[in-house]
Amino acid sequence: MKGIITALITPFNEDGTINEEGLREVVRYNLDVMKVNGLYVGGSTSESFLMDEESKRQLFKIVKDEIDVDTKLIAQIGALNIEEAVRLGKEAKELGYDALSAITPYYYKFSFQEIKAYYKRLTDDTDHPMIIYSNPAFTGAQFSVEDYGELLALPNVIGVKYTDTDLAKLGNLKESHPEKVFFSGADEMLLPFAISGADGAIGSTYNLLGEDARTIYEAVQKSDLETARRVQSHMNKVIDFLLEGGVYSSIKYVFKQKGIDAGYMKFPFRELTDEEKKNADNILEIIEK
Ligand SMILES: CC(=O)N[C@@H]([C@@H](O)[C@H](O)[C@H](O)CO)[C@@H](O)CC(=O)C(=O)O
Repeated sequence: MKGIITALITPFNEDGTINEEGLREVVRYNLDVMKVNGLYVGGSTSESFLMDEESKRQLFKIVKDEIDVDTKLIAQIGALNIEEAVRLGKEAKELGYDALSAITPYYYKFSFQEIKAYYKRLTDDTDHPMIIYSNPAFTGAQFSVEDYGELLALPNVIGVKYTDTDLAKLGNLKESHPEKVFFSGADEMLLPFAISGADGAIGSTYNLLGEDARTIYEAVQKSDLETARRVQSHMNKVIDFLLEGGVYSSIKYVFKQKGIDAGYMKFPFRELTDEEKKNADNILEIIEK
């Protein structure tokens, strides 16, 4: 499991239910236009931490049903409630998802041993490949190389979605665990991540910039750093604009500009203001440059 994996957005209706038609269009765009190597479903970008269990189940089903090309599917089933996470993990496995992923349990300041016990139970009960979703900035859970080593030693754990900026640690991890996969979680830093040994990247902006991301990743594999630097610089200009109004709502707005109904945000996330929409109008132009 390598390469560029889009963290899929979830189009919602105004009442907070999933906009199925819009979701299918967004999946198609990722498969047919961005041609990414995989989809990461139910992560931060999917706004899944705002969704109830039934909606997450529906999300996994619709995305899987829309897949008709060879692409990797990862279901982010992490939830504070372990029983819910296990139920969703078993169902995603049944649906044919290639791997599961789970955010480190958050809000309460869990010890490392408690976090390890969480993944041990989740991976034992689901018995399916698991990618640890590590996002220290959002969860407060920070791991040493040794801590990561203990998590990676758990049966079924195949790798880490490394949403951290410590590239020295990433390089150290890849060197100590060459058989595991490590994915970049910061799209702005895809180039340095790829150089530091990341096996690929999982990110929100790949919904719109997946082609650029593939160019960067493939250029690094061929040591063509000139191309990689040029394209990363272009990508980051677009990402700066996307971040202005909020990356998820900006992505949905740009999709709408392309004629794809990417729906609403999930409450309490707000929609773009008129001012932010005006700024976002530049994005389409820059993307297509
Ligand atoms: C917090 C967040 O959304 N981070 C994004 C990045 O792709 C991020 O949006 C991007 O680097 C722009 O800052 C991903 O790491 C999140 C992700 O992959 C997910 O949806 O789970």
